[in-house]
Amino acid sequence: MVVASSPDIAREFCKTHDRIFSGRHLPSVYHNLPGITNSSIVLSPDCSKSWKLFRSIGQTCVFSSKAMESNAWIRKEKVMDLVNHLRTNEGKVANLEDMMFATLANIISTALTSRNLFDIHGQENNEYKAMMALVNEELLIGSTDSTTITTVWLIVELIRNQEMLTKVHDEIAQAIEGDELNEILLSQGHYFQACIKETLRLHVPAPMLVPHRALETCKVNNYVIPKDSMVLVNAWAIAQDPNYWEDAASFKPERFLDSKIGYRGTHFEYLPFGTRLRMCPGSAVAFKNIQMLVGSLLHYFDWSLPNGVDPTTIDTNEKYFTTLKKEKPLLLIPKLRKLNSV
Ligand code: HEM
Repeated sequence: MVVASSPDIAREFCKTHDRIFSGRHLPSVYHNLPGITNSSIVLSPDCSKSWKLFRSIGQTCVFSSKAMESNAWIRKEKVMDLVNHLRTNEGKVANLEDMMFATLANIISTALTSRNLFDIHGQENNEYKAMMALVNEELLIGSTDSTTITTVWLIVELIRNQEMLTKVHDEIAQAIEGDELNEILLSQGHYFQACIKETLRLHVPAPMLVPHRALETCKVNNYVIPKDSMVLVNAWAIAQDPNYWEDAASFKPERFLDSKIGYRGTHFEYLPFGTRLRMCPGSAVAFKNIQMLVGSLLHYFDWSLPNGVDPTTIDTNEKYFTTLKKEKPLLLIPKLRKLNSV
């Protein structure tokens, strides 16, 4: 096993030798299950024909800007389902993590399944069949899990930093059109965007990305990496590297305000979604979903901790098991905010 723990070494594996290290290292249980690995993007052992097909179907239905635009109504509807549920349960303790997970899973599953199974001539829609295969663990559970982790930490960081929360509220207020949150206007809120990026830096949901595999023997920095080695990119250590990040252990969204560093994997000091060939194809979807979901929860409600606990003392312990999440569930009490139009 090889671990890349600095931006320079990550660049060697993921850029200089991108193709060679684009294999997926799978737990042995999958080795005799070609049916599963051939109908998956994330579990595909290499960048095979079926991997390309699934990525392009995902691109058409979910990941592309066009798909995200046409799925905007789904985001709005599912988020408002949650807002309305919380409205009727105002003042009661809510397990926000579970509710956000359900909402995000509903957004993805509806985006994937709200299509015709047959075309008008009675032919089976093969693209749909292939897409149904995608409605499996990776798109529903895997992707929803990482997105939920980020929404949880974003809310935690904001409710314990009143000044930052006020800035985000101000930006959200600028994105209200009629009595609704407009997601195009919301995406123009630089501070809120910076908060999401900083959350993904300080709380990298997949600290080691997903294990890669060497497709052939290769020399990297004078070390011979044998074929089939497992290669991990320690995105967590990279995001904490003091050579690149000042006061790395603190939540400081301001660091992203005048920075060119984006989340698309072009800056090797910041790789929450990986980079290059096996990079997460859902990064933009995740960003949009987080923005809409957390933006709405902050716009419609004030949040407090049960038993009057001071938000600055909220528990921030983490637990690691392939993903890094908040150890204890996020339990908060919603109180409707006084809004002119609600
Ligand atoms: C904050 C949310 C998310 C984070 C942090 C995240 C992160 C990641 C990471 C680190 C990888 C592995 C990259 C590598 O192997 O180098 C990955 C792969 C993947 N992600 Fe995401 N992801 C998120 C949300 C999503 C969403 C919303 C979707 C789908 C709508 C998605 C779909 C996928 C797929 C299909 C792969 C496999 C790519 C491949 O193996 O070619 N992810 N993600």
